[in-house]
Amino acid sequence: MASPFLLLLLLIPLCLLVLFLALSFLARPKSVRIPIKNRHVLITGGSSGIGLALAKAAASQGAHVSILARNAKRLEEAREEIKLATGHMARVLVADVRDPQAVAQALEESGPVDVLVCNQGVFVPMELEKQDLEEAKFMIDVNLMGTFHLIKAALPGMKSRARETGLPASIAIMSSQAGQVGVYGYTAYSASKFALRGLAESLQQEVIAHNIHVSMIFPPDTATPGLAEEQKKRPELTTIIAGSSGEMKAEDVAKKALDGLKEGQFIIPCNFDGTMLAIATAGLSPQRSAVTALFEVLGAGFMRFVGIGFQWNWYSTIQNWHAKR
Ligand SMILES: NC(=O)C1=CN([C@@H]2O[C@H](COP(=O)(O)OP(=O)(O)OC[C@H]3O[C@@H](n4cnc5c(N)ncnc54)[C@H](OP(=O)(O)O)[C@@H]3O)[C@@H](O)[C@H]2O)C=CC1
Ligand SMILES: CCCCCCCCCCCCCCCC(=O)[C@@H](N)CO
Repeated sequence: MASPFLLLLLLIPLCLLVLFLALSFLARPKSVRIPIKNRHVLITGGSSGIGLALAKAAASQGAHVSILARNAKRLEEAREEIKLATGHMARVLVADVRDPQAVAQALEESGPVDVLVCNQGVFVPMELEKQDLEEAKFMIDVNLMGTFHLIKAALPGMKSRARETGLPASIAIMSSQAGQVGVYGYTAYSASKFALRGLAESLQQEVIAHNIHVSMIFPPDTATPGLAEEQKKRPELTTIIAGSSGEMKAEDVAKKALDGLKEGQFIIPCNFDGTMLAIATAGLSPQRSAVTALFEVLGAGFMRFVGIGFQWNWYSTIQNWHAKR
């Protein structure tokens, strides 16, 4: 006769199995694989940092790559770099994402897109009280409105292309860990990145019937020319709090992003802290993977506890910082 203790021990894996089966049945949208070989991948901000690393990674996997940015000279240099690294001649598109006409024209020039990566972004950290409102508006315009302009311009072509080829298309949006949690010195930047999540969650429901799949990427601090610029003027507390998640290389972020995009992951974390953050902030976001869903369901309470611990640490740091002054 088995002891009640043994029976209880058997019950745990059984419960997990039932939960997993339920999640496999429930998880939506359904899982998908998005090929990029021989497909048109357009990457904004593709002349520098994460965007350039993404362009190289996509080109090396056989994608036809277009890169879009403002500065024509830097775009040409990036094109040379991509050619040297992969042998692929990327198409170069000059446009400011803040200008909807310029964006529409660039997309006309490039032809229909299979994978749109809205990666362009600007970040000027500063306490709200000290920050010029023009600077805050600049971040909202480039990071948020720019993404609206890109999607508006690309969507009709993406829809018909997905219909004609029968292949799933993708819209990937570059957020930041500062788009999952507020960080001292990032009032405007965080606002622009959090806003992208509302856009992405709603958009996914609108485009799913057209076989278009939305992804969001959430990198920590990443070594790029943009970060080097930012670090010159970043408040000390911003650096400390952002340092809670380790810095990454642009190539590693690009690899995570591309792998996640090809699997149709809605939320793409880039490092271990990012995975914890994704579980802690899962909310009501779409989830294709039953395995990740299981971690989210089981981890919710505990990750909230860890999150409270992080806030304790950050508020203590802020308090000590003020006490020193
Ligand atoms: N580096 C980091 O620590 C992190 C970055 N991110 C996000 O990743 C993305 C890329 O960052 P990163 O590689 O560091 O940035 P970089 O500053 O190195 O590169 C930014 C790219 O965006 C382009 N760009 C900027 N403004 C516009 C505009 N108005 N219209 C069109 N293109 C524009 C730039 O080209 P040009 O100036 O010629 O227009 C450049 O190609 C951003 O969205 C950023 O918020 C997220 C988390 C961490
Ligand atoms: C519950 C578990 C928590 C896990 C750890 C959480 C750590 C959060 C750190 C936030 C870092 C924000 C970096 C923003 C980088 C960025 O976007 C700028 N460099 C501008 O480009």
